[in-house]
Amino acid sequence: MTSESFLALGGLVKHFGATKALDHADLALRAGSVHALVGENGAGKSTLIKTLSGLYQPDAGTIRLDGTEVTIDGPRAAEALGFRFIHQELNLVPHFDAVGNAWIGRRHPRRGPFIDRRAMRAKVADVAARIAPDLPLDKPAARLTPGQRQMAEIVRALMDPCRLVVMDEPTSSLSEGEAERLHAIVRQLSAEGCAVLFISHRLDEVIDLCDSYTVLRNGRTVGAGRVADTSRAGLVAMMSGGAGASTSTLQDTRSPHPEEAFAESRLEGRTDDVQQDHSNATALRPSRRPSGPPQDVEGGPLFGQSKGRGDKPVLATDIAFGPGDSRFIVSVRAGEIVGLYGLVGSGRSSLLKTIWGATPGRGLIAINGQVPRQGPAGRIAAGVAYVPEDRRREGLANLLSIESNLSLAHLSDFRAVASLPAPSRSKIRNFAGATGARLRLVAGGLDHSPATLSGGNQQKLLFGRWLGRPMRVLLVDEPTRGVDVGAKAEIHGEMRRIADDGAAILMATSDIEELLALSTRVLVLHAGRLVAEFDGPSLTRAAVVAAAFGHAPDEPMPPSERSA
Ligand SMILES: Nc1ncnc2c1ncn2[C@@H]1O[C@H](COP(=O)(O)OP(=O)(O)OP(=O)(O)O)[C@@H](O)[C@H]1O
Repeated sequence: MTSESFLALGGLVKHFGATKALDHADLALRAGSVHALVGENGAGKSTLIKTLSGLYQPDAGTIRLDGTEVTIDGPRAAEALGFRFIHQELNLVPHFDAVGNAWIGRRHPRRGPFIDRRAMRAKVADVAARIAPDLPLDKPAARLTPGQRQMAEIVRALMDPCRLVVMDEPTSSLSEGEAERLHAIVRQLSAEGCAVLFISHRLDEVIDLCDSYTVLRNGRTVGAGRVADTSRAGLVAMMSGGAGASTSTLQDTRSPHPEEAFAESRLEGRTDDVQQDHSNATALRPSRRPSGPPQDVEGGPLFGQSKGRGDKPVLATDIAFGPGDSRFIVSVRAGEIVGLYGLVGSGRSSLLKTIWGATPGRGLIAINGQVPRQGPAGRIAAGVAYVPEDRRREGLANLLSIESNLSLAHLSDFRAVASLPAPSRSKIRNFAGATGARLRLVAGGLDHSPATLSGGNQQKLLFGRWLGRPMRVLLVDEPTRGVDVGAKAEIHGEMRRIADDGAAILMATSDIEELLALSTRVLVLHAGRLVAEFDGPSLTRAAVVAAAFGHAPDEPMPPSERSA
C-alpha cells in the first residue's frame, strides 16, 4: 500500500477447480481517484471485484482498508465498508421496478404501519434525476432494456454515500450520450471523494476518464501506474504480454472457412412478391402494400440505394411491432453491414428480435424474396443467425457444455450417421476446439458449463456458435459487448468475412467507433421509429448522434448533448 492509497489488495489468489483466476494479484487505490482495471477476457477482473464485494473468499492474500486488514465475508460486510458494486451481469429482481430494487436491503420509509411508497419513489427519483432522468421508475426490471437495467443498478448503488464504487463494464450497453452522462457521474463521485474502480475494454474511455490503472493478465498484476504516463498501445501491450501474445488456453486447430456457398436466390427479392404467413400477424392490405422498393407510410421513398452487391435485398422487412404502428422498412443487400443506432430503449433490439421471430410483429419479412417460417427455427432454416444482446437470459444454455453450446446451430451437420439425429462427439469437439482457438476463448475446459466463462468469453461463445455455417442474414445485437480488444478485432474481421461471403448483416451497437468502422449504412432509431439513414459522406459521428437524440441533421443540438 502506498502512502496515499486507502485500499490495498495484496497477493490475492483464487482458484476455481484447476483454474487459477487470481494468481497473486495486487491493486492499490487512492481516495477519490478513478482507477481503471483492465485485462483481456478471462484475466481475472470480475473475480477480483467479486472478492472485494464479499461474493468470493480469496484462497490467499490480504485486503487492507486505511492500513488495517479487513475480512469481507459477504456483500453486507462490503456495503458496511462503503463499497458499492455494479456487476457486469446485472442483479435486479425482475418483477420489482427500479424503486423496489433500489430499496432492497434498506429500511423502508413508513407512514404509520404502512410502507411509504411515495417517499421511496421520491428518493429514487432524486438519485435517478442525476444520472438517468429518462429511466422508467415504475416498470418491472424484466421489462427494462439491458441499458435501463444498468442505470437502475447504478441508481441503487448511489442511494447512500459511499467510499468506493466499482463499475464492471458500465458503458458497454450505453449509447454515446448515455456513456458521457455516466462519465460525468464518475467525475462527480470522484470530486466528492468517492473512489471509482472502473473496468472497461474501451481503452479510449480509460485514457479519457481514469487517473490510474492496474493491468491483470492470467490473474496477475502485470502493470500499474498513472494513466498520464501510459498510452492505449502501452495498455494493450501489457494486457496481451507483448505483440502477438495470446492467452488462449485452447489449441489452435483452425479449420478452413465455410465449405459451401449459398445457392442462387430462389425468388426475386421484393417484399411485395411474398405473402405473409404469420398466423398471429396482420398482413398489410395489398392495396397499401407498396410496389417497387419499400416506401414509407406517407408513400415517399424512405431509404436510399444500398451499397451492397446486387440490387435485390437479401433481407427485406416492412414490419410494425409493439403498441405503436410505426413501420420498419429495412432492406439489406448481400455484402452489406447495416448499423442500427439509437439511445437505450429506442427499439433497436426489439427490431432485431422481431426479425428473428422471437417476438411477434405485423407485416412482411422476406429472406431472398421468400417468407421464412415462423419463429427462430423457421429463421434458422432460412439461413438467419442471431446474436442477442442479453447473453445470460437469451443466449446460453448453462446446463449444456461450452462445446455443445458452440455446436447448437450445427447439430444437423454433425451427425455421426446421416440417417440418425445423434451428433458425432468428435465433430462437436473439433468444431468447438477450432472456433474457440479462432476467437481466443479462455475456458477451464470445453466440457465445462458456459456459466464458468468470463463475461467476454460468453459473448465470444455466442458469436462463435454461428461461425463456419453458411449464413444469408446475420442479426447481431452488440457484437463485442464486454469483449477484449484482440477478440474484438477478430469478431470484426469475421463479420467482414461473413458479409464478403454474401450475407446481409444488420447490427445494433452502442459503440459508435464500431458502428462507424463496420457499417456500410447506418439507420438511426429514435423513440421507436426509424428517423434517419446515413451512408457515404453523410455518415458522420455528429450526424448519427444528433439523429439518435431526435435532432434533424441541421438543427443545432443543445450544449449538454454537443460533446457526444
Ligand atoms: N464461477 C466460476 N467457475 C469456474 N471458473 C470461473 C468462474 N468464474 C470465473 N472463472 C474463470 O476464471 C477466469 C477469470 O475470469 P473472470 O470472470 O474473473 O475474468 P474477467 O477478466 O472478468 O473477464 P471478462 O473481461 O471476460 O469479463 C476465467 O478463466 C474464468 O473462466
